[in-house]
Amino acid sequence: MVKNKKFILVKHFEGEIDKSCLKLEEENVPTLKANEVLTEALWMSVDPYMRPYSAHLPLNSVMIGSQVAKVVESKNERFKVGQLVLGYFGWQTHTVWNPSEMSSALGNPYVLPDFGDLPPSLGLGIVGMPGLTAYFGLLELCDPKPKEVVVVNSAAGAVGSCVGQIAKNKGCFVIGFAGSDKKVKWLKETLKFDAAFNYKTKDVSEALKEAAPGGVDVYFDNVGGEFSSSVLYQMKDFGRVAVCGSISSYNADHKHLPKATIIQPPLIFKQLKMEGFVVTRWKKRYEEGIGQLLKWVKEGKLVYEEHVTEGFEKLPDALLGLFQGENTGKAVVKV
Ligand SMILES: NC(=O)C1=CN([C@@H]2O[C@H](COP(=O)(O)OP(=O)(O)OC[C@H]3O[C@@H](n4cnc5c(N)ncnc54)[C@H](OP(=O)(O)O)[C@@H]3O)[C@@H](O)[C@H]2O)C=CC1
Ligand SMILES: CCCCCCCCC/C=C/C=O
Repeated sequence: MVKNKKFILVKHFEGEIDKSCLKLEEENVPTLKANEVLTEALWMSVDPYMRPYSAHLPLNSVMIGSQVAKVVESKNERFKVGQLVLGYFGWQTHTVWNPSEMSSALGNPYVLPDFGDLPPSLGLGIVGMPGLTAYFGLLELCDPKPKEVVVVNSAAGAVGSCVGQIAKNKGCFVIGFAGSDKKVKWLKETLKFDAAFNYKTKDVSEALKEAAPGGVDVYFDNVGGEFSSSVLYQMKDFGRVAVCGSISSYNADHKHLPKATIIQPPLIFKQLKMEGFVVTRWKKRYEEGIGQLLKWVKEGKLVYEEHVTEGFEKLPDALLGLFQGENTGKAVVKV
């Protein structure tokens, strides 16, 4: 009998990720019925959204998340044994699913395109949801033009590293912020960012005055809070701001959110355009985005890094690691 290992959310997180909120369980995998598919997880994703989104997950549900999985049995002609599939199947090793009954809110499970020699785990990162977030968020909301100054934070992470590289490829002057000197070195030396700073040791406003004395045209925000107030006060007239993430506040109690300097003055007097988004807005264009991102990776125009944690049981540690800045590039778990 095939066994499924799964992590159940037994308590909602309060404050930092607490591993005791997740309980490992095992169960028998049921026999397939007509039209069903059985997949086995190979790679699992850990993402910051899991912290805010899990607050709405009913207790005792399988923890939310995406995975690259292999079809091991199929009674559905659309999915063949051996194919690699990207799906939001949650934190479990084996999933029995009916393609016609899946929720399409996040985008339906799909067969990965041919990655050639590239690892299939990229389907969770630069050629997956984080890459799509960078691609659509930057290009659709910020319309970066050559020579414009683009600022991105959490810049050495999955989304940020892709944003900075797409902006560089568009001919922009790119400034990244990250939380360690090692990450800053990677941004400058490997990803060829024009400037990069460790926000833990360098004041953000001072850094921008040095690197962009004329101001910032585009701000791709992954962090929020006071960091963002500092950047907004350094924007040029008609600057564009994509509000992608607010990781600095995800562990905060929503009744007592941290205070930050008000942002209305620069929004008004610099006539800024600021827009929040969720990547699923473009789910009908995922195929286009994935095709473009994969092409750029194959051409060497997008460089990737992965932070790999070994073992399904280590998923909670890997999730916690995101909030401790452990990862350079995309954090994934090898099952
Ligand atoms: N709107 C959308 O559709 C989407 C939004 N996102 C958002 O994009 C952002 C980046 O996600 P992703 O690339 O997957 O994750 P990352 O790979 O960037 O990993 C998270 C990183 O966040 C940084 N970080 C953690 N805590 C803090 C903090 N308190 N203050 C500042 N930085 C912190 C750490 O880097 P460091 O060492 O630099 O501090 C850490 O490595 C997140 O805010 C996420 O919610 C992601 C996907 C879709
Ligand atoms: C129930 C699973 C939720 C999956 C959400 C996937 C879209 C990511 C949007 C991210 C927003 C902020 O990080």
